[in-house]
Amino acid sequence: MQLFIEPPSSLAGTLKPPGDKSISHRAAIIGALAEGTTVIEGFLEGDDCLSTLRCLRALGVNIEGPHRGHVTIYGKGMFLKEPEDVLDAGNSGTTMRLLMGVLAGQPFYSVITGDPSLRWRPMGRVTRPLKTMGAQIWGRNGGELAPLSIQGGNLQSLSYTLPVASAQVKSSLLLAGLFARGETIISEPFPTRDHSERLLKAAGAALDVEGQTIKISGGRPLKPLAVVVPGDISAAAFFMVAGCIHPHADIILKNVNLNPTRTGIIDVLKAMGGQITVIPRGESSGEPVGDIHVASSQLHGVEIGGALIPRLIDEIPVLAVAAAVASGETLIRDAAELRVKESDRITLVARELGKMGASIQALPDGFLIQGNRGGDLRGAIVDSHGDHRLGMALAIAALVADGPTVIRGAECLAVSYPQFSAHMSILGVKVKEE
Ligand SMILES: O=C(O)C1=C[C@@H](OP(=O)(O)O)[C@@H](O)[C@H](O)C1
Ligand SMILES: C=C(OP(=O)(O)O)C(=O)O
Repeated sequence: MQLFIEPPSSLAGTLKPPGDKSISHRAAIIGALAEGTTVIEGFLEGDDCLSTLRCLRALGVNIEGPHRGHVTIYGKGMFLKEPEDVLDAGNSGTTMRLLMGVLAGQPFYSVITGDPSLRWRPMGRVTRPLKTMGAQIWGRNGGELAPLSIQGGNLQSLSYTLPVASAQVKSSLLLAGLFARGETIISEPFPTRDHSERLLKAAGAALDVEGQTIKISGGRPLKPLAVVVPGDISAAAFFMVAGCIHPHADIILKNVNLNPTRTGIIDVLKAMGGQITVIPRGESSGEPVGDIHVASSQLHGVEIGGALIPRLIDEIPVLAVAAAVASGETLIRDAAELRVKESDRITLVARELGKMGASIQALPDGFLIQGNRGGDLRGAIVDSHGDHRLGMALAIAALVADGPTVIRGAECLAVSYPQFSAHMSILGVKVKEE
């Protein structure tokens, strides 16, 4: 499928972004392990979270839904059923890495794989520490690449400092820690999204957080949850950037998750001169939420790196679009992780935005971008390369191009934001799926 987008003369309206992807995965997995019935509202019906539900069903978990974001999970307690076939995590790194932590604790044999993109993403970062805890794991390239097979059970606790700031690795090891004898201690080099910690605590896990160190003790049963998933700031980010860069824009984004481990994109767009106002609206299932008002802005370049990067890692492709039309230079460093996402996001963001006339240089760990001072990009034929965030970033660039843009391979947008084209239309964009 391809998207055909015409740049609109104005961009205005109110949107409710879809449920948070990270929280949807975690609520389903923790619900599956709980004793009793977990009810989830606002579950993201994107392909990635559907992959998590498919794998949990294959592990014997009875699940109803999703129906309009409503999911009921009949928890099996800590021990699931040996799957009869290979588990398929699709395009979802979160599904594979978090489930590896659960499978490490199960006294049975399982195999997990994914689509061609996922089969090339690094898994040694979870398989190595899980093997240290006692799981037996085999995979291509010495356990580095899926398909991965795993014989779990009998785990020992672990004391481990993450070599990369990764919420997926942290969460995988915390889930494995639920099954280990004694206390598992995980330290992270920079704070990463803490949704697992919040949900595990709510489910009654013996978990303590001290700064960047998390301790979890195994052997305690989990209680079921009632989760209302807040809107995904990583989805909202596309329209935050759209509102800032379009000369006639006024957009309200409702009910967005404002967890401080995720709000780097708001901080950076504001530092670039973005007209962004946040209206806090209390909490949703232990996560801060609010509405975000975005209006046309005169953006200027910034330098970012370090501890900020994990707080906006998935937003960097669309941030590159903002930088491409800002005034001055933007330097993004310390983001080499982008090379091992659904695609090599450094090479491909630079290549595809380059086709639209952006002046963007790929660096080993980021980008150097010369903004065009609010000038038009060029409408072009570009490709998502099967990467949802790249596809949507290009669609946002198309809103300030001098002619129509065609985005090839647009079916992948459903991985995290199935309503993306519909939301573009609500704002007044002429967008056709062909
Ligand atoms: O834990 C999560 O839900 C996620 C963590 C991040 O990945 P890493 O942990 O690999 O940085 C992020 O890029 C991904 O979209 C979702
Ligand atoms: C990297 C992403 O997801 P995952 O790692 O779960 O595939 C993403 O959604 O941008």
